[in-house]
Amino acid sequence: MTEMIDILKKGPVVPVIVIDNLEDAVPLASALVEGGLEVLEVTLRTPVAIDAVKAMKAALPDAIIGTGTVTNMKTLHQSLEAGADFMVSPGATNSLLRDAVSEGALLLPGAATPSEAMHLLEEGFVCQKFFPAEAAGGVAMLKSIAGPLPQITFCPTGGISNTNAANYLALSNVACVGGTWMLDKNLIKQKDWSAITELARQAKQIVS
Ligand SMILES: O=C(O)C(=O)C[C@H](O)[C@H](O)COP(=O)(O)O
Repeated sequence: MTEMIDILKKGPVVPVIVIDNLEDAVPLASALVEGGLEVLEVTLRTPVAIDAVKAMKAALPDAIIGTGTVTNMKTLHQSLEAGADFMVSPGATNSLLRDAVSEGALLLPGAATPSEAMHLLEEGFVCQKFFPAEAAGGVAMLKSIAGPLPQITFCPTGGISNTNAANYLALSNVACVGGTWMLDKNLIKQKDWSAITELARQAKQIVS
């Protein structure tokens, strides 16, 4: 069975996608995969998001497609029905954590403090999203958490870009980073998919 850690390591840069137009879903995902980013997160913030996940899964069977903004059981179940490979939450509630476990869903719950991280650990979640990364203390905060809680692996997200991604990825407790910096809104509007592939390639280069 695939574990959350395997997905994070495969990233290790995860585009956090917001799909406004369903027709953009497959070309955008294909452009990112072509640029070397094969783990994608589609946020459930728009009405077409679930259909976008289904379309991406059908068109790109080898890509790992997850859902983001999974904040409750309803969106967790919608994600599972759509065939999402993993689910990401900006935070966590007890009911969401326990539902994920009982459904066998691969959930990456969010934490921003040592207490939140310890609570997730207690519920069995060793992989966590560190959100909002830059606002919550960034690299210095994660480095401090690695001292007492080295068993947690994080995917920091929020305020990450080409300029600071490498600093996060160099930390012992970081397996991947998430972000929107390679998803230039104007390029998506213009449907300039080759330019998106180039941005994905640049993002991938940070880690290679
Ligand atoms: O939708 C969610 O579930 C989130 O947690 C929010 C995302 O992680 C941020 O939108 C990342 O955005 P940037 O700071 O632009 O990289």
